[in-house]
Amino acid sequence: MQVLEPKIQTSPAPPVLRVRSLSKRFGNVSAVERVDLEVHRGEIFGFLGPNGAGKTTTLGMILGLVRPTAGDIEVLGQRVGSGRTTVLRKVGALLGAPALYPHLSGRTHLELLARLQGGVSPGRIVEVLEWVGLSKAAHRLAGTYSTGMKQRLGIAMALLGEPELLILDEPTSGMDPAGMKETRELMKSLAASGITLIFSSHLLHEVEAVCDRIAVIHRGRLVAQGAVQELLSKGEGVRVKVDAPEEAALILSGLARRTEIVGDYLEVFGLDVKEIVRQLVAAGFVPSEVLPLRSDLEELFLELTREGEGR
Ligand SMILES: Nc1ncnc2c1ncn2[C@@H]1O[C@H](COP(=O)(O)OP(=O)(O)OP(=O)(O)O)[C@@H](O)[C@H]1O
Repeated sequence: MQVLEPKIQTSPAPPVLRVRSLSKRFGNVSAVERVDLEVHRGEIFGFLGPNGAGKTTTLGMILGLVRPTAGDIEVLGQRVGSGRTTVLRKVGALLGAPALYPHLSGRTHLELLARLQGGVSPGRIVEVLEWVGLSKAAHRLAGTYSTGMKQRLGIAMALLGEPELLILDEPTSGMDPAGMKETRELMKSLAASGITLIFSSHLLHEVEAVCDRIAVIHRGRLVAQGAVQELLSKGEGVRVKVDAPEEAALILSGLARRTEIVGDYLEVFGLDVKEIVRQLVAAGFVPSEVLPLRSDLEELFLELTREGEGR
């Protein structure tokens, strides 16, 4: 006799954030146009776009600070924007530079905020200070902090309520390279502890360094979304200058995934650069130039930022 096992229906956890067809108009300006986003638990999600692309407006709508013209937002499975949105208590955020009192210490900022928020254990203050690397500087006045330290205090304040999702708008803005690196390391350690992170940036290399997935926004519209490696690896190849590119292409045709002649150049995809050079030289073609080709994402982003410069 066949025994039928009862099927246990386990519905997958809802995404931490789901945004559908989100739009915002300010008078005649269409700041955000039908943007869709999906962010999963434990991810570091980068929101990339040149200045004025619509990043801050989108993050503001997610946080219930800006009223959308149209569209739906769900945070941890609950709709944002309809009545009291208790789910936003599980979201920590830092938009822009933190508003600090220069004559109060880092610790006092956290103590005052803890009193305002309520329900924060004294141990939590020690914990968040430790996390952001401000334990030793906790008693110093915030006015004496560097830009990076101020930002880290802002992040500590956003972490006080034990958020499941942390949203940071341009967290490395105005920092020197060392501060940027520290902030990136902090974001990685927060994600490793289970917090989902969304942050915006106008720097491709920054999102590339820390994100699992990214969305690229330009003039209010989403132009790309996906896993960073997927977006970066598309079109990965090498451009080689040789005297007879058509003949050189024949040498590599069985080895490379694809070859293409572009003007005087031969573009080779899916073959290691050393192997390309080795094969060409062995066949008597000595390349006078060998250049890595930019990924589609880099091309796209350079195009967007070049356009952005003129705005
Ligand atoms: N309150 C507002 N009133 C009118 N227009 C606005 C308002 N807020 C934003 N905008 C416009 O909406 C567009 C998107 O701005 P937003 O600040 O969201 O972009 P961003 O990608 O965050 O850029 P940045 O990195 O420069 O902050 C811009 O054209 C901006 O001028």
